[in-house]
Amino acid sequence: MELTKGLLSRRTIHIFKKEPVERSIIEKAIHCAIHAPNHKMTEPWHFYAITGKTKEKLAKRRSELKIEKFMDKDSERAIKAKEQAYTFMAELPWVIAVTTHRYSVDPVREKEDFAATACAIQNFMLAAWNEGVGAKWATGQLVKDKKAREIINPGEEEEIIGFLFLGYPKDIPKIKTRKEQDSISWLD
Ligand SMILES: Cc1cc2nc3c(=O)[nH]c(=O)nc-3n(C[C@H](O)[C@H](O)[C@H](O)COP(=O)(O)O)c2cc1C
Repeated sequence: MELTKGLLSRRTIHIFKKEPVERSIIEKAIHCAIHAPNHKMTEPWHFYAITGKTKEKLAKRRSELKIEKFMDKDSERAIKAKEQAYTFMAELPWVIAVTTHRYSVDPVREKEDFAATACAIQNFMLAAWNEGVGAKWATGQLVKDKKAREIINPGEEEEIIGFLFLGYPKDIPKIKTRKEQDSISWLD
């Protein structure tokens, strides 16, 4: 896929097919991800490619977090939402947790590293998209959750900055138009 065509057609995918995604596609996407720009070659990112039993554990935790939001946890609505939260993740071919290295003694470097990891995530999503694989970059409760962190077990200085839900898209949302005029000032 031509580069600009790929990046303009990429969409955040919310509904995925159950169809498996080959590990080689994940490897290729990570290879592209780690070629993102990063100041002083700190390579601050780490990708946890999650499938199988670990994904199941994470899906279970996701469903527990979902039900915590309900006042009446025994209501039909709450139970259904809990089940859906589990099933959605359990049926995904892959979940990728992305961490960035925290370097809190130097706030400038910490910001730069965060920016570099965000670039790496975009590279990852575009490389996957090139293979027809869609992704959703999700933040939310799971990112900060202690129990989810225990399941993934990243290093002490790693911060989880997102989960990428991954699979072949069942539906590709329409483009959300951007405010082009407001995004640029030409200085001559
Ligand atoms: C840092 C970051 C966090 C995001 N978190 C979520 C999320 O938790 N849930 C979600 O549905 N989308 C999330 N998104 C995706 C955005 O909602 C999406 O990129 C935006 O609506 C534009 O749509 P597009 O990606 O299809 O162009 C996130 C995107 C970024 C960059």
